[in-house]
Amino acid sequence: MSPTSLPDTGTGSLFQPHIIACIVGGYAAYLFVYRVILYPRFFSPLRNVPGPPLGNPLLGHYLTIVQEESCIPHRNWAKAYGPVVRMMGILGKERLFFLSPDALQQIIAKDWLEYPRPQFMRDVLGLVAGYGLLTTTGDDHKQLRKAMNPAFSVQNLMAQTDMYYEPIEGLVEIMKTEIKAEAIPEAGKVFAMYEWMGKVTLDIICETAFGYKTDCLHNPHNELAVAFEQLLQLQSGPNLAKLVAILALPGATNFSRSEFMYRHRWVVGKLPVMSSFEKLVDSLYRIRAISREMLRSKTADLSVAPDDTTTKKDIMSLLVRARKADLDADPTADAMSDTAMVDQVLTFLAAGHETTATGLSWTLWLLANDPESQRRLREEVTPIYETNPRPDYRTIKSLTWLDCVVNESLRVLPPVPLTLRLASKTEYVDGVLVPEGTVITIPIRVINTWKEVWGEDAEEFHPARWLNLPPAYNPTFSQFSFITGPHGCIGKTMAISEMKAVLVALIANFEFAPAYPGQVAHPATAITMSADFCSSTCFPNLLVAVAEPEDNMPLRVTRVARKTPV
Ligand code: HEM
Repeated sequence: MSPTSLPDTGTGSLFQPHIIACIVGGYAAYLFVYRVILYPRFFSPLRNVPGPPLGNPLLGHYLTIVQEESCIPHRNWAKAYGPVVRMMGILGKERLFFLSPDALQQIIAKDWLEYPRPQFMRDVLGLVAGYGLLTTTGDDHKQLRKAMNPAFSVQNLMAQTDMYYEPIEGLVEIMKTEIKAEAIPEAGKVFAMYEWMGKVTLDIICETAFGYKTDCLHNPHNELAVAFEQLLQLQSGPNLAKLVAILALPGATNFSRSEFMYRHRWVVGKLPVMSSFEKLVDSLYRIRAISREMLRSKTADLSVAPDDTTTKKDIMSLLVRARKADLDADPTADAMSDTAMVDQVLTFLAAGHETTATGLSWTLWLLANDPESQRRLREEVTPIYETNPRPDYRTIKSLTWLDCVVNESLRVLPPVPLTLRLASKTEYVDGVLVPEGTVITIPIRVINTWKEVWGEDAEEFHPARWLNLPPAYNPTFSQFSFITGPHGCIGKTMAISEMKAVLVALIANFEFAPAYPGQVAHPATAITMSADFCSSTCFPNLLVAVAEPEDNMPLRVTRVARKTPV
């Protein structure tokens, strides 16, 4: 027999393309059938945890979650299945949520190091909001938080309160002027309140974080405001979905921050699918460039204005001063770099602007639909405003009904309705063995409106309930809008006093009503960050949603007849 006619022994033939394709395909099919169909149904340790039927094998409950109003599916599931619920993510990935204070305490506070924010969430947050408190964990986070805490001390907030008033007065004047220009001024005017709340809170946060006057209330073309606006527009559904898919590529988040990427962004933008990526790179570059310039001028300023009582109280100035003090004491100290400092301030800008604007818009909406609560608030704030249209921190804090209104609004319609954590080790939570790698949803809106705590009217807006709290109320876990623990919102006190200062001026000057009869408002599922880990691949999924009003919240605003002009 010639060598060419030897029978095939089989070893070489395994590497033929069609056999390789069969093996790979077979393995993929096995993985698919096992991971997506069999595992969650028959093998998962979570298979007996109550929850809705497993749903679509490919998408799980993803579509239900993103198509409905934020956190409403979770609320319905909690009503049907109780305080521990299993849901399905994409491709058979299981998710859990817990409502009991003990479980939340374990995940968010006691064992917080074992339940960090998922990595992809941190990557995207880092890109958009800077690598700072939102992205670090463990010792790095502890150190950073320690460095940032003085900027959010009550003492500093008291000093900052005055910075709110220029933008607030600007807003009041604009609204008065526009109402006056109407054909029938007495009938008032419809304002897109979310848009105006966005402007006033951007002006305030830029002033308090950077000591920088954007004045986007009067100047919508301000460079920082325009760049920020562009960045926010990218957070809407289709744009975000594209961005998440692009940013999920390995190295994409770092690459998009690079000078090379900025210079060549127009090339990338030529691809239709990449246009939002080009805008992202562009707006981030511009925001960072402005921030660096501000830092540079502040660092130069320090040499001439070192005295704490006369110097600026904005967060960046505080950080620059703290760094200088550290370096003066020990020139070899490991001080924060310029890039790190810019990142911290950007974090505050990103985390503090839209959230506060959303909280204010929902409060005005709820008051517009509850004329009696609005009247009572006006009765409380008007004498304060007439005595001093710039009330200080303590005066604002002492207003009881205002406190009830703000607490109740943030409870019923929390600006951040949910967030996520990842179990980094297998551990029991509330009697459930949670496997390592499970994504845990923290459904803030469900926790805030849990009937077991708040009673049958838990989902309704009744500010008076804060005057007589229910017996099951837990001060840490029953109103979870800022969560708690080491990752709890560092800007909580600032956000509340800012909201209150804006409300005092608005309610003392104007009456708010729905824009048209039968108006219904929907919190959009405006996904701020989105992704889920599935083995080594990322899939779009819900991470942190800011529940902003879908339609910019039109409200009819009329002037309040005033006895004493202010
Ligand atoms: C009504 C307004 C606000 C609401 C409802 C809110 C809510 C939240 C929530 C729920 C978290 C936790 C997110 C998570 O762990 O996944 C958080 C974290 C954070 N917030 Fe706020 N926030 C508001 C305003 C602000 C303001 C004004 C600032 C700063 C100026 C701010 C800065 C931050 C920062 C830096 C974090 C990360 C904290 C950490 O991980 O150490 N927030 N916020």
